Amino acid sequence: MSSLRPSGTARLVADAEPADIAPDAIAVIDTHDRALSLERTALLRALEAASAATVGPHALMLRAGEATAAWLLAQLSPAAAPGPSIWLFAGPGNNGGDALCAAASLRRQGADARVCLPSEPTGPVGRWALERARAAGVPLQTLAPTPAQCAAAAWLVDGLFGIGLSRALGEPFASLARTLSARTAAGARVLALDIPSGLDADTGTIVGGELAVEVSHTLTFLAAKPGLFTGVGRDLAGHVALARLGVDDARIATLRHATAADGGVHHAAGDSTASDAAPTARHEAEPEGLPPRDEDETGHPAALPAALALNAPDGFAAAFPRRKASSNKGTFGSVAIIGGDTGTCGAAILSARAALYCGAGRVHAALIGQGGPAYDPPHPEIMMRQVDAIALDTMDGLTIGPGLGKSAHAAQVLRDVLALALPTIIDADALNLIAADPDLAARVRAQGRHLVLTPHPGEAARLLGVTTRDIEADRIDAITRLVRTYACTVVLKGSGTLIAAPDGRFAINPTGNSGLATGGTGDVLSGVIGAFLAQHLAPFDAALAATWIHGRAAEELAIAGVGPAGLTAGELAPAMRALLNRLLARRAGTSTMPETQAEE
Ligand SMILES: NC(=O)C1=CN([C@@H]2O[C@H](COP(=O)(O)OP(=O)(O)OC[C@H]3O[C@@H](n4cnc5c(N)ncnc54)[C@H](O)[C@@H]3O)[C@@H](O)[C@H]2O)[C@@H](O)CC1
Ligand SMILES: Nc1ncnc2c1ncn2[C@@H]1O[C@H](COP(=O)(O)OP(=O)(O)O)[C@@H](O)[C@H]1O
Ligand SMILES: [K+]
Repeated sequence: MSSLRPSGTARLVADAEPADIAPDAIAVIDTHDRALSLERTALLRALEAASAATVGPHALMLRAGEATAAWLLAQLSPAAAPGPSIWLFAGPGNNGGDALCAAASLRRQGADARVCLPSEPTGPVGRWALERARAAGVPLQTLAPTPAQCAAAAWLVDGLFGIGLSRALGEPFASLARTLSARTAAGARVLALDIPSGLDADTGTIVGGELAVEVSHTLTFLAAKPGLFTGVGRDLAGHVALARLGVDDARIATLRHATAADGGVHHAAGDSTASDAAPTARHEAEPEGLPPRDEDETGHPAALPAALALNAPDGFAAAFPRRKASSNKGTFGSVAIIGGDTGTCGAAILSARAALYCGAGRVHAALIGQGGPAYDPPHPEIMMRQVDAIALDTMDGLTIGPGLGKSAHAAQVLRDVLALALPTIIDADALNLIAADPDLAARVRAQGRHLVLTPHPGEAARLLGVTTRDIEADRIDAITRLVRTYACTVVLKGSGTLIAAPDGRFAINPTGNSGLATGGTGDVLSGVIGAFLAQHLAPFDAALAATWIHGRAAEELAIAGVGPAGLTAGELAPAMRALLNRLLARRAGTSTMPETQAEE
């Protein structure tokens, strides 16, 4: 086993000691059901620079280390004595510095913290952290712990790379990354510091496309990051907690303003401190067919989202109409689900049932095809007719797309619907029709403020004339382009569904699971958005509420054993109804549910 010799180059900094740290600077909050803001690398870099100028360059790293140590100690059973080991894997940059500070703190507090540090820290703050670890008596080694040591550890900690990773993980870090992921897959507890190494914090993709660490928990610093909640980020990051390190929202808001004014956040990301100045994998992998990232199809700079946030009930619950005793069915609006070509009327029925369960006053199924059923036997409440027999102009909200098909008749109905200028959600084949017809696309743009588009990545690719891979390579960039191109609220579906509006509001939905990866769940979502539009929610609010409730319903069903395997789309509607009513009761202060259920 080799060891690292003291370098003698670093010096302990007397004005940055744990005793100086206020408790709120190392407090950790859970990200569950909080409408937290999501910040990208350029802003985090600006924050780092601003903090370095005020509290000194070591203070944030020290806080990150103390927050990590406190969090880990809180997870360990106090009965376990002598404490089982905690192995921290430290990389060459400041993420490794965080791990070294955490190890020093753990050791000082009596825990058996050990560090694997394959190479010396490259920067002065990292070297300072190494000295702290040595001074605290932390055992350090360049080699990986043995499989037996890994298996015996209470926690493994991924402090290899954070937001400074500038190219694909190579050796020796790649092997360490595989070791950490294998332990996670085996059910061990593995904590990523800031982000799982290899994950792109801005996009939720893997830097270089191949290898990233998969962990059970992530403790992220300063602010939550979009890449933790969309794309492959959700799978890699596990349960995410946040340590703000004493930086408050007001400071972030001021910097966000300055960073945006400085030319947007995407391009400056990732490489500002990389001494080797390698281009980031994101920049190398610029997809063919898309205009350059900072321009849209018209050559204008792509408007980047003004404010990203996690989607949570606090952001939308107040938008629902009150259910007063004096309500009548007109109060909660009429919605028509337009679709159901011959052979695909099941999609329209699923969508209509979901609208019924989510509170619309009257639900119509407006079928395109011939020979459909006269009514839905389990739900005769749904008024089912040929589309031409329904007065669509009397509706409060419309859903068009489920099972619609791409016939000339379908295209004409879509054209007529757009002419009504009613609140409308456009899904499935209606999106494919728009992608194929510039005239329809122009009509969408003209009506944008009333509309919600709900593409899955394949439909999004058709709408932008690119490939599905291009969409998934940077989902935030893709939805930004969709919103600019079609001037309406867009829901880009998938794990970590994105919701964005033309005014710059932008959310990532953290609910949902693989149970939703089954036919018909998109039809359910479109029906519920239609129902919420009919209840007079604005398009963005309707999209936020529907995606959150849809995903949480799938999670609750999975807990009850109804999924993720074998969850059927039709089972979502009653679960969504229960969730909606809990939200409404909580808002009205009339909840009689047990606290654990009522506290969404
Ligand atoms: N941004 C902030 O304000 C804070 C940052 N902190 C930590 O610092 C991290 C960022 O630190 P750094 O900018 O040093 O970045 P990282 O620690 O992520 O690593 C960057 C270092 O690794 C090298 N590198 C990049 N890609 C590599 C690869 N594939 N193989 C080998 N070497 C590679 C770079 O040249 C650089 O030396 C954050 O993620 C966080 O953990 C914390 O200390 C708290 C505050
Ligand atoms: N792995 C997953 N995790 C979370 N949500 C998912 C996952 N897979 C699919 N979904 C969600 O399920 C729905 C599927 O919609 P869509 O692809 O249009 O299906 P369909 O056309 O069969 O109705 C979307 O809301 C999507 O976000
Ligand atoms: K990490």
